[in-house]
Amino acid sequence: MSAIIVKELTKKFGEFTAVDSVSFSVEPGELFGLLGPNGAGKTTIINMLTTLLLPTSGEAEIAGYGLGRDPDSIRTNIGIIFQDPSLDIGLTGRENLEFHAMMYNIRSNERKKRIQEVFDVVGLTDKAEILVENYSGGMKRRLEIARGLIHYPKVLFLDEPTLGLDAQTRRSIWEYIRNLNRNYGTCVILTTHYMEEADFLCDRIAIIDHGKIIALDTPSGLKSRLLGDCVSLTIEGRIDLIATALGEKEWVREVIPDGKTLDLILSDYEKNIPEIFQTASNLGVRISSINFSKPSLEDVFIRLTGSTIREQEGSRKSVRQERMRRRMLR
Ligand SMILES: Nc1ncnc2c1ncn2[C@@H]1O[C@H](COP(=O)(O)OP(=O)(O)OP(=O)(O)O)[C@@H](O)[C@H]1O
Repeated sequence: MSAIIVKELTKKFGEFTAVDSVSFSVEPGELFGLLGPNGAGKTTIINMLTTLLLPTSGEAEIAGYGLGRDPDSIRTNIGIIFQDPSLDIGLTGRENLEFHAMMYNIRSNERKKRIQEVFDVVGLTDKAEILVENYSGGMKRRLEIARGLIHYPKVLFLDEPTLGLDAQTRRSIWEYIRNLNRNYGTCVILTTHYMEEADFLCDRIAIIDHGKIIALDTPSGLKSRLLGDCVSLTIEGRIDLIATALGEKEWVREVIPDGKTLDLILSDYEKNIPEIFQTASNLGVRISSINFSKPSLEDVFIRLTGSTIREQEGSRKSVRQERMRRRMLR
């Protein structure tokens, strides 16, 4: 049985369609990522699947329970870690977990055992008695993850688990998420707009843009199915001439000029490199440097949407402002 089945899920806010007929399924034990720029619709999908928001149309089943039919059973079988911190900073780490475990009616003896267990998973055992207001950002995030695990959820939802954390802390959170997925076999659905995060953590990734899934596959499947090799040339001379000439070669799939740099996506890099130099020489254009790289998820995103995830986010600044306004109104 799949942990999650989503069929044509749609959410409209007035005339605006935030989630547009999204369908996917996630297997038990899978680490599944929803990747997309700010405002793509990731949080809205999570909010619907966690029963916090009613869909406009479509269906979903979470841990075997139908959305809209059995919200209480869904809630007892999932864990949620929101973007906005929701810990009580006036309590210690242990008190936060105690309180949460009591809300799930976990008995005293069992509670002690589980709290110790989840503290171990996130590496906070020695900080259990400290007030949360004295925790660092990364420690708070880890405590939230521990809290989300206390009732042994079948599915754990993580909305932007490392948002705003520094690179080192982000790495350590990634390790904890991986460990809990391995040790507990918990199915994890996470949203992120960090490409590296999705690439590192996820078994499969759905790339979301403007409320739609525009691609869904394993990280390596996405990269190899959509792209060839990436070659970046620094050009001295008429970049437009060489861009046009190389664009006509049947082994070149994409040509992306950017200032003095020309990025090529092509098949069979080793075989075709001499022809790149020959073409440049024929046109009187000098190639001053050449770099070869494996395709990244960022390249996949550019290929699919025509811009980088950051550019998309930039063009959706108003979305962020709207989100902040909504948060302030909460
Ligand atoms: N309650 C609401 N009322 C009106 N519009 C909303 C509401 N909630 C979300 N939206 C809009 O729906 C779209 C998707 O928002 P959502 O928060 O799901 O995006 P996201 O991909 O999670 O972005 P982020 O990475 O910033 O969390 C945005 O345009 C947002 O402004």
